[in-house]
Parts: sequence; C-alpha cells; structure tokens
Amino acid sequence: MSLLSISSVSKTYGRDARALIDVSLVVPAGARTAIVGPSGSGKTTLLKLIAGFERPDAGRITLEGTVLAGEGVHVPPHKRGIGIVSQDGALFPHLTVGENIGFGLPKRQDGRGKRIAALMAMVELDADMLSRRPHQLSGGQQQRVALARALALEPRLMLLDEPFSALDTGLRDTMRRTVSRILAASGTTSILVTHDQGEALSFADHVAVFREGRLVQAGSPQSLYRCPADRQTALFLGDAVLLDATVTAGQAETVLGSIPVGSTDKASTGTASTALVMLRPEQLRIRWLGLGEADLVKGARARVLDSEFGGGLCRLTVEVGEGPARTVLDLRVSGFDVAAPGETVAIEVVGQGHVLPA
Ligand SMILES: Nc1ncnc2c1ncn2[C@@H]1O[C@H](COP(=O)(O)OP(=O)(O)OP(=O)(O)O)[C@@H](O)[C@H]1O
Repeated sequence: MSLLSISSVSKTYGRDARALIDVSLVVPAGARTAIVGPSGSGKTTLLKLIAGFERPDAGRITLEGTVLAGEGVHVPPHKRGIGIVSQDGALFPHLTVGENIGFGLPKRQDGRGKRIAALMAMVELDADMLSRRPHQLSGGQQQRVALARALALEPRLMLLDEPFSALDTGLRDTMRRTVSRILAASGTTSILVTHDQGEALSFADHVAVFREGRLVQAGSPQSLYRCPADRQTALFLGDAVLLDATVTAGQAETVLGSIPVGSTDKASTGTASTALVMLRPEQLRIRWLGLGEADLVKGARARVLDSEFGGGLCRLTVEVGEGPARTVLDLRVSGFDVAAPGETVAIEVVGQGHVLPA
C-alpha cells in the first residue's frame, strides 16, 4: 500500500530556476525510501514540498489518500503529521535532553516521563543523559535526541534531511544502521534525503535517483545497482566497467569475451546491434598469471599498465584487446593479488552484464 503519493509535481523558483520537473513517486507504507542525487538535483525542494514549507506549482501530493498540496489545497506543515530530522538535529539548546524529546508531548500527560524514557531507550541513549543539554552530547547523541523527539509525535511519515552528513565516517555508518533499525522496528515510513549513494543503497529498501530536477529511476537498491537506467546513473551509483559490445539474443560479445546479458529490447532481438554493456567491478575475477599456470587459467588476457596499492582494495589499470578493440579498464583487486605494470592478468566475468541505452 502506498502512504505518500507524489503526482506530476513541478516547482520553479523565481522565473526560471526549475528545481523539480514533473515528478511522480510513490512511497510504500512502512518502507524506508532514499532520495538520492547530486547537488542541485531537487532533493531538498521535494522534501520541502512534502513537509509543506514550499508549495508546488503543479501536481499533487497525498498522504494516506488525503491531499496535502495541489488542487488549491495547502495543509500547513504542523497539521501534516510529518516528523523531520534535519542535518544539524536542530535541538533547542536551552532545553535538556528530556525536555527536547518531550517538547511536542502534552505537558501534563500521564506517563509522560515513562514515554520519554522509552523513547530514549528506543534510540539507545543512556537514561543518565536525561538532564544534559545538547552541547554536552556528541554529534551522534544529538542526532538520536532529534530522532526521539520526532518519533515522540508518532508521525505518519518521517523525513530525514541528510541527518548523518555532519558526523564523521565511522559514526556515520553506525548511526545509519541504528536509525535504519529503529525505523524498521517502529514501522515508521521514512524518506531519507542524501547525496551519498552508498548511504542511500544501504539505508533504504526503496531508492529514487534524481538528476536536474527529474526522477531518473526508482526501485530496490539491488535493481538500481545492477540495472541502472543509463550510463550517468550507473556511474553515480558506484564504480562501473563499461564495454562496447555487439549484442545478439541474450549474449554480448566484448573484449572480455562473450557475456550473458539480462533481457532488454536490444538483448532479446535476433539481430546483432552495438551497445554499451555495464559490469560492476565485483563481477570481474582477476588472476595474476605469474605462477607458471597460465594455460590453466580461464578468462581474457590483459596487460597491466598501472597498479596502485591501497591495502584491502587496490586499483589496477589494464589494457585488453588490440587495434581498434583496445580497451583500457580500471579494476579493483585485493592487496594480495596486485600485479605489477607489464605483467599479465586473466579476467573472468561472473554473472550477467547489463545493456545500457545508447
Ligand atoms: N529558494 C530558492 N530560490 C531559487 N532557487 C532555488 C531555491 N532553492 C533551490 N533553488 C534551486 O533549485 C535547484 C534544486 O535545489 P535543491 O536545494 O532542491 O537541490 P538539492 O538536490 O537538495 O541540492 P543539495 O544536495 O546541494 O542540497 C537548484 O538549482 C537550486 O539552485
């Protein structure tokens, strides 16, 4: 069932700053959705329209079937039942942790203290932090307070506006996992806005990719990563190996040999056509041929042009094919398999390739 429905929404600032162009998106109930895209792609604008801080020029936004915006309606932000956690947490600096979390709860409500304690436990904050003020907390703890304050109101929808971006890398990953777990456990439908594709893919069970004000693709993280809509999306979502290919009936002929490709218009026809085939680096099994067993190793041969040691993850630049077919590829290998420039490696492809539109 869909909770939030965005239909043909457009927004232009001033005369010609087109921030969103004809965007339609359905957010399933109970799911964690990530809106991801480069800077200026319209993510924050969409969040503002959902929250009610901005009005769409065209289109409609509904929550549980009720129109929030569009068709002459504009429900004010505080009446939408939507919780927001922003980048800096936006806590009230003069209030304690307990007062911040209980801010929206009725002052004389029975069991108010118990509810605040339960919320603190839910976001994994120690009970003895109750009387601290925000400046006595770490960045991650402040974000937990902000999340607890938003959860206290039992929102129908939770908006998370780059909530992890001010945290340093290690804490960021931990917080992302914690918040994802808390939202899943409480069954809260949520939308995370981020420009970090890794964060989007690992946080959400539904991802929407934006570019230049348009929704480019939406789907599960796995489907987007494996079958991106176009070359730009492929490269935005992660490293990709792109190969020119001739595709006939489910097989692509490339410098790395014949690779099965998923069903697409191009792949299913009996006629050969040229196309660009994408593989993710994890699909390439690379073996160094320095041990005298070269004849036994399967895969296309490639000459190492450059290698960069990086510990667990090293980069290898290789050339495959000759003449007009010569292709230079950037590959990843583990720190135990790095070949030196001038040496030969074998590259074997695992799984299917994905045909990108020309
Ligand atoms: N108040 C405003 N007035 C004029 N133009 C605006 C305004 N707010 C945003 N824009 C423009 O609208 C476009 C989308 O901006 P938006 O902030 O939604 O993008 P974003 O994807 O959230 O970017 P970022 O990741 O940098 O925050 C940009 O070109 C931006 O310059």
